[in-house]
Amino acid sequence: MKINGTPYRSIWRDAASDAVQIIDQRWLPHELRIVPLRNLNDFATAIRDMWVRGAPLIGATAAWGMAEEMARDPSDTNLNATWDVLHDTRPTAINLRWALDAMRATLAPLPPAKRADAARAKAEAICDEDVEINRRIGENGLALLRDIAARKGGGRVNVLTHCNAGWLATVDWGTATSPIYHAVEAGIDMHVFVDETRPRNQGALLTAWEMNSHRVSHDLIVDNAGGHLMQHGEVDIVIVGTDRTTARGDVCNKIGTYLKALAAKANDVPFYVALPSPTIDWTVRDGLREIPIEERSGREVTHVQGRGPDGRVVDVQISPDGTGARNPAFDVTPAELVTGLITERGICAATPKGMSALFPEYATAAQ
Ligand SMILES: CSC[C@H]1O[C@H](OP(=O)(O)O)[C@H](O)[C@@H]1O
Repeated sequence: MKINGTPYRSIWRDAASDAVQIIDQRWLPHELRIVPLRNLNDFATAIRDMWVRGAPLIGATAAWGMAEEMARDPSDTNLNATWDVLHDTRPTAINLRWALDAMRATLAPLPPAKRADAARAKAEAICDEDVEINRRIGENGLALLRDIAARKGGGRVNVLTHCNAGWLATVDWGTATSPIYHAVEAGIDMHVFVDETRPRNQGALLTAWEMNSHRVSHDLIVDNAGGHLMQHGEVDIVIVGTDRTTARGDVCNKIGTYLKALAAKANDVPFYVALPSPTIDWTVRDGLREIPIEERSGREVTHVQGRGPDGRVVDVQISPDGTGARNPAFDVTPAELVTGLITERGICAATPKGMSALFPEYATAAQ
């Protein structure tokens, strides 16, 4: 996507610096910091400490981390050790394991001398595939938004989204935001309610920044306002991302998604999940019992980051000294609360039958 007219991806290999570069998302929206990742510790830290975040982008970053390691030491031992280090950075987004498995499947059969070039090519291919998948999700989701606009006689389509499933959560386009970007480009009158998404505020810091950058009409709202807006008919559709969706259609996503799905169900608001196929975990059926939920530091709850009066980005404590905090980073929305899944192959019901119709190669897993 563009930043002040210049096209960007969220991660790329820069020939001039001979390094992988990322947008360090910890400083947005107040500062655009582009930093190189030069060694395995850089890549692992960038994922674990959320310099980059978002399921597809986490996978892409791990793929580049593997590629950089293969250029340093292409041995079997290092291939497997790198897989372990990067896999252990964050537990929930399945794209991390998907990308690492794709890299190892490409590299393991090769003689070590051929692995560095093959790894870079595969990492680049994973990034390019993500961009194309998300573009198609945008095209498929656009049809939903067109239908709503038509039903409203060309009136404004109001979308609520949670967290950041934007281009910053992927290599480009985003997942939940891709239909929105496509709709704006198609001339549909769009408005987005952006959940701030406590405690890391990916909505307030990142999605709002994306909407501003692309001149998409939007309002930032507190997480607790979504149900009220739905009760008053102000939300036409909810579109969220996912970090892992099971073979049965249970959707794991940022904490608070489940509550939005409950409010949508109670108010007959369509609740859709933008779902790139690498985010489907076909080995898991019961999301509530089988998906590991990342528990992050309580400090993310007791402190909040923002721009101080002097323009510097600072952390401030919002709770009393000595107050502890729980910080589950994700929750699971049962499939029965999901209206549909917007994938790169089309839109389907969040059911084994719906998913296997679009992904027949996984039909047995989806039974
Ligand atoms: C397109 S996946 C985005 C997904 O990832 C986010 O989690 P995090 O920011 O902790 O990596 C959130 O769950 C988004 O929906």
